[in-house]
Amino acid sequence: MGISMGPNQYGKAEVRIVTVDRSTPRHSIKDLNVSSALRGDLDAVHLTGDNGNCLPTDTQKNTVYAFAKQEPIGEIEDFALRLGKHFVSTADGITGARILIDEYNWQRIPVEGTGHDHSFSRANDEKRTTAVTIDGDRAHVVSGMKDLVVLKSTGSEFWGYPKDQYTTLAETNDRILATAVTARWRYLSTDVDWGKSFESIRATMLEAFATTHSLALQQSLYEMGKAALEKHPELAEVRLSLPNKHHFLVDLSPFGLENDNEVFFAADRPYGLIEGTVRRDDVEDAPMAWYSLAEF
Ligand SMILES: O=c1[nH]c(=O)c2[nH]c(=O)[nH]c2[nH]1
Repeated sequence: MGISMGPNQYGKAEVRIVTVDRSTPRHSIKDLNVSSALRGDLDAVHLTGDNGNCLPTDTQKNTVYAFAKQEPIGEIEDFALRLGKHFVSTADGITGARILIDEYNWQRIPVEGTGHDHSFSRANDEKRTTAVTIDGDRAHVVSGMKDLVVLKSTGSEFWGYPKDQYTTLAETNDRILATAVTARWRYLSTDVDWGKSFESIRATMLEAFATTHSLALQQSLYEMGKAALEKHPELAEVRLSLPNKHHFLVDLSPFGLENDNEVFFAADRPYGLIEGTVRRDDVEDAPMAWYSLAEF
């Protein structure tokens, strides 16, 4: 029975880096979580511990810091592309790289109506994300967002589902629909205005969430992905992961009170988890694995 080394990658996970642009008194900051992973001719390090092709993860971390100093970070996609291309060109035997970046959402603190020059607040948990894959001389970009929490106080129903001996859920034609949107979209090329594309896709998906009269969170998922694809020819597909943040009607009858869809208990777990891909029929499947090996 033969045994061999299967797919592998290695790198530095979660390099937390904050940069301050001090070129004017009106500072701007970037707050990122960067993970790199390299692939290539790495059989020897696994089979015999020969580190000849193994660019240390410590060097990968240092490269993130040095690159941040040498040139403005810019859009996370551009920073990830620069890093990935560098790793593939700097070390013999490294032929591929995967750079993941999450960007935290800082905003200026308003003071007397305008944003302060050097004071910021982190508005919420929302993150902008990118996953860049370098495969030889090809580059692929999958960007997205994580943990964008949204809620509709009406315009959501759920009924008509199969019932068996374990069903207790009551059908409803008016419920709260809430979720934390995690979305990833795959670009067809790297010739993209990343910031503009991100803002528009985000706004488009939010608008679809708001305006879809939802008969199921699954339907909202599809409408959100479809709206993004219709408006953005630069996208091949959109993947969404939507936890159903259940809001249960509180029984106020013990107190002789009616509850006309006004008082809810917000449960944090368990939650439904609705996930899916919305794609264009006329494009090929992703030419690379989308995520780190640990995901999916
Ligand atoms: O939008 C929903 N989709 C489901 O699949 C589901 N299942 C459930 O219990 N509630 C809901 N809501």
